[in-house]
Amino acid sequence: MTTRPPVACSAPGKLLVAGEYAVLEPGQPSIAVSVDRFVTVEVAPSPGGQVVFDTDLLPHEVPMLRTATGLQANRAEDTRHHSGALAYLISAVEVVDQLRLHLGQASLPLRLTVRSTLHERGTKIGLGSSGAVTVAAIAALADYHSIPMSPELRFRLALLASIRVDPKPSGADLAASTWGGWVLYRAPDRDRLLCRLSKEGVARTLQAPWPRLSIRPLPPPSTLLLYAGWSGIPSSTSARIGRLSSTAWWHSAAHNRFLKGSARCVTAMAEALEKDTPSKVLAAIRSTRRLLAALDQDTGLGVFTPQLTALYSAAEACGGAGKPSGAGGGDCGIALLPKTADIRALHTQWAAAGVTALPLRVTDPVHTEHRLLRAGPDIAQRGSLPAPSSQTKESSDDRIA
Ligand SMILES: Nc1ncnc2c1ncn2[C@@H]1O[C@H](COP(=O)(O)OP(=O)(O)O)[C@@H](O)[C@H]1O
Ligand SMILES: C[C@@](O)(CCOP(=O)(O)OP(=O)(O)O)CC(=O)O
Repeated sequence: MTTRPPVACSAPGKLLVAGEYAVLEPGQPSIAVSVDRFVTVEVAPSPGGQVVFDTDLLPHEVPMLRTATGLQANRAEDTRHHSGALAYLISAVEVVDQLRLHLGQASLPLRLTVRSTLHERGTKIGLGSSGAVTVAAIAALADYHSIPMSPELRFRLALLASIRVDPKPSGADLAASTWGGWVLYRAPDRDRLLCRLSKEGVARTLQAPWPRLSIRPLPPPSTLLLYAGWSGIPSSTSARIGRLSSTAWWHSAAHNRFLKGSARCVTAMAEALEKDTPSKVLAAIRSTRRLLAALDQDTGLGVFTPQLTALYSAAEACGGAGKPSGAGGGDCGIALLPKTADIRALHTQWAAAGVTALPLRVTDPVHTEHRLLRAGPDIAQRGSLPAPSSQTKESSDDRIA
């Protein structure tokens, strides 16, 4: 049996700067950034011929067997991990297995070891751990099987693995974790992808057009710094999206107005970043926050908690702007402040309101790329899997990096 040297890949967590909830709609813009907390996945040979998972989310290893329908736990008590702690890892192994079969490669016994710094004292903080673990696992598995991939193919594979677990999330976290830095992201239609995936399989779905998907790197602001604060309360994004999509608001004209307003804020922010106009970046953060507050009022979703309100008020008092990052209701928020601002004052006000300042920095795109994968020829050059068609140009200036 072939054994290969272990491969380890890391992917960063993310914060959502603008466009949350609206980005769930295919083609709606959002801005996300990657941060310097990582999930690392090591793929190594497994002596027993099985697929063994060792993650810091579980106190013990979980061995699984490959079957015709996918991975199956050896022990009955481990089956619950399929929809819990191991859901994204299992899905990543299964989609890479399908691709490997398409490429005519034999199956390899695997051991996946996962270590993460995206939790705070064991609690989820909303830095996109599911996205980072999926991106890191796909990168490590592809590398281990010597399937070289462009960032776009890696992203696509990670999104397929992710929607098999839950098609609701937009994939903005996967885009930030894959490209790193500041990223302007528009999602494809995940329900359609899931449908195609079940009919046509991984390889064909990877190569098909993915309308509305668009990813574009943005320059960081040169005179503003991004800070993150943790509300101390974990929040389930999936549950919140589920609640929102079952409200009357979701099917109303107000939803359409929200989408238009959000697109205006995100576009204004992207333009302000590209022109490096800090006052306009801050103004766009404030407009995004007001839009979220209106959504909260219209739907009773509970986006703004007392901690998240205090977080942005302190940012304003210190000469910047702030907002919740992502779905809200807990997790974390962001503040953008001029480099000259008094950060100690911000942290003092946050501490008084029960907000924990997270010592994070935005990672830059090159750093992420180096951590993720060694350079190699695109999988398309191997002749067996053409590059994805370049339908992703929504407008003349949108492109996949
Ligand atoms: N260290 C890890 N090892 C394995 N899976 C992980 C790890 N961290 C996160 N995950 C996966 O992501 C899920 C959490 O996703 P989610 O609740 O959306 O949190 P987040 O907001 O951080 O993405 C976990 O149940 C697990 O399936
Ligand atoms: C609501 C959203 O648009 C943004 C959610 O961002 P979060 O940061 O809340 O996500 P998690 O990483 O799962 O905590 C949903 C989405 O885009 O999928």
